Amino acid sequence: MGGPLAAKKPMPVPVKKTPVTDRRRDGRIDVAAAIEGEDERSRSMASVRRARERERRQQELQRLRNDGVKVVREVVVPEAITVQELANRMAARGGEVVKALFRMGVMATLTQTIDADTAELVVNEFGHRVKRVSEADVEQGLTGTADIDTDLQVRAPVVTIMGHVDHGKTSLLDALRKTDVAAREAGGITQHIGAYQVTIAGGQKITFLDTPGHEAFTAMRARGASVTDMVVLVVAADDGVMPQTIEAIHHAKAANVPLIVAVNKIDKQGVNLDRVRQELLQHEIVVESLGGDTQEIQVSALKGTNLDKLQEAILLQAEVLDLKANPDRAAEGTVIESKLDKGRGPVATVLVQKGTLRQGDLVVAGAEWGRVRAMLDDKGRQVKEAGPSLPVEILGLSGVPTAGETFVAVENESRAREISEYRQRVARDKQAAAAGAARGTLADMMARVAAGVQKEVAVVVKADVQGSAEALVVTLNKLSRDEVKVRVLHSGVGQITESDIQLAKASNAVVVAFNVRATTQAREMANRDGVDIRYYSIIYQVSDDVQAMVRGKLAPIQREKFLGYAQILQVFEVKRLGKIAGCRVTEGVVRRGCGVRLLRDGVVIHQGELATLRRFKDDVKEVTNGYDCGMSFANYDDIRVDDQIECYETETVAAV
Ligand SMILES: Nc1nc2c(ncn2[C@@H]2O[C@H](COP(=O)(O)OP(=O)(O)OP(=O)(O)O)[C@@H](O)[C@H]2O)c(=O)[nH]1
Repeated sequence: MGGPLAAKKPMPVPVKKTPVTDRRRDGRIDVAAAIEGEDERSRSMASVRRARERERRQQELQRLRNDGVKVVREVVVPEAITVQELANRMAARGGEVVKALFRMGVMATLTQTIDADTAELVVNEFGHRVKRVSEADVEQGLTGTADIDTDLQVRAPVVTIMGHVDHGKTSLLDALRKTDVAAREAGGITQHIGAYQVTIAGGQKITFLDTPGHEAFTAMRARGASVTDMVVLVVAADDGVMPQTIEAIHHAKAANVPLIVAVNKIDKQGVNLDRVRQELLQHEIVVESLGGDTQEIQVSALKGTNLDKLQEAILLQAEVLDLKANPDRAAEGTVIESKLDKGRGPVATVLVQKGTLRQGDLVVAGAEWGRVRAMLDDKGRQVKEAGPSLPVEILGLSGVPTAGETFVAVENESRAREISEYRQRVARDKQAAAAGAARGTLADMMARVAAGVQKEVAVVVKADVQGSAEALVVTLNKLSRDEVKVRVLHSGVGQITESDIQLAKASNAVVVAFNVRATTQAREMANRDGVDIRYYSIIYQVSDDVQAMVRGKLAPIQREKFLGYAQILQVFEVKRLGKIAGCRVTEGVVRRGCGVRLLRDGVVIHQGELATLRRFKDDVKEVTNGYDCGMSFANYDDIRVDDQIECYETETVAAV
């Protein structure tokens, strides 16, 4: 019996596992010890379970990680960003970003800058959300337009005046400038900086872009239309709608900018306003009196009639447009004009469009950057800050930015450098792409154009001011025909340098020099390499010449032959003769009766004829290199020490 009973004893199974110590020597089991052993066993099993659970959780976490379940960030992407910075913003490793770029076919190191589009692809690849913002927003740490919009304040409208040649744009701009009550307080001294702001009697302000009016300056007008809020279309009442009026209408329409018609010269006898309205109607400009919504104001720029009404119309239009900007943020805007000034270095007129620009701010304008050393308004006054819609001239940039490019105030130098380097790279790439196509020599080119083989005339344009450079580019581009295109490889401001010649040589281009000269090295290089530099001071002559090239045949042309250079060492005042320049001939020869150009920093200040050429008190025929002489110009005497005089003769060159 004992056997079965014994079998029913509690815990038969654990007995087997009970350690020897749990057994009595007599072979019977100690129950207390067995219970104790049970506790220990269950404890160890629980810890195993816990360890297993821990492991399971860890595996799950890893699996989740591997599945990419992670924090989705909103990554702020500016116009340009370094790979490292992008990685930081995504909280990712730099190497991973480099790898991702590599997979996308972009070879970039951590310090290299990539554009916003590439950055956006990377951000998407990493599963984050992209937020594209402007530089200023990033620098201010702003995260969305909502933040920017909270502090919007009314800003002055920016107006461009357009119209046909001689319809009175300049007269109207001048007349409007005179209505400025602020200028009167400042003593009425105004300076041309490419734009000006008037404060009218009620204290309201209007900004006018002071763009030139000739047809060839279409580019300036087009650029004006892109920063401008509205266009005042000047139509002379006695002349009506003309080709450039139509062009202006097209520009305004293309830029989606509203128009106000200013019918000018109403002081003239027998003008027919209905005719003007009907002509405008033909171009889909329906003025209010014909039931349309385009305001029409009749003015006389000459007599100053109805200028107040025109200003009211502008302000009314501004109200409709609800023009606002936040002045409390880093400044952003557009370069209106730019030049290299002898005493002041690079000077740019900028129109602030958002935020407030302050003296001392770090700005990137185009590919140039620098700290704003000084700011001047259109009255020539120093200003410490400039808010939205105010045009100011800024000093302190590293170089001359291109008109029409944007500027932005940034927080630190490294950011400024980053944006500037990126923009330079983009510009270089563009230039290289443009230069990469055409090859050959000029004579070959002309022959090939004539034979119908060459399909392109390449040109490098250098001009004294940005406005002229742009105007030339537009003029030249217009000369393209179906069979032969005109391609402007490069356009810039300032003297012709060796790099311009290099570019022209590589692409078999002609260098068009508009009111500028070549440096000595560039001239030598051009002679050596057979690059043709053509000097001009009138736009239509450029277009005539290039048009002839497009036809593959240059008419016999008056070509200049360079004679020599003289440096002005002293300036004397002589009775009856006016100012005489005491010079030393520094290169070549100077001849009596030759053509002369007065150059200041490689820019042509005056072009004319030599009136007198003397050595000591005697009139002489010519003076050669190394000798001193006295020179005076016919009908011109704004000469200064250090100016250079270029002497040339004109000769007729046979057709190519
Ligand atoms: N009678 C009259 N003549 C005017 C008026 N406004 C301008 N003019 C004259 O028209 C001519 C051309 O005027 P501008 O102001 O130079 O014309 P513009 O459109 O700026 O010309 P470009 O700069 O050459 O395109 C000048 O002789 C002016 O004196 C006006 O209201 N009445």
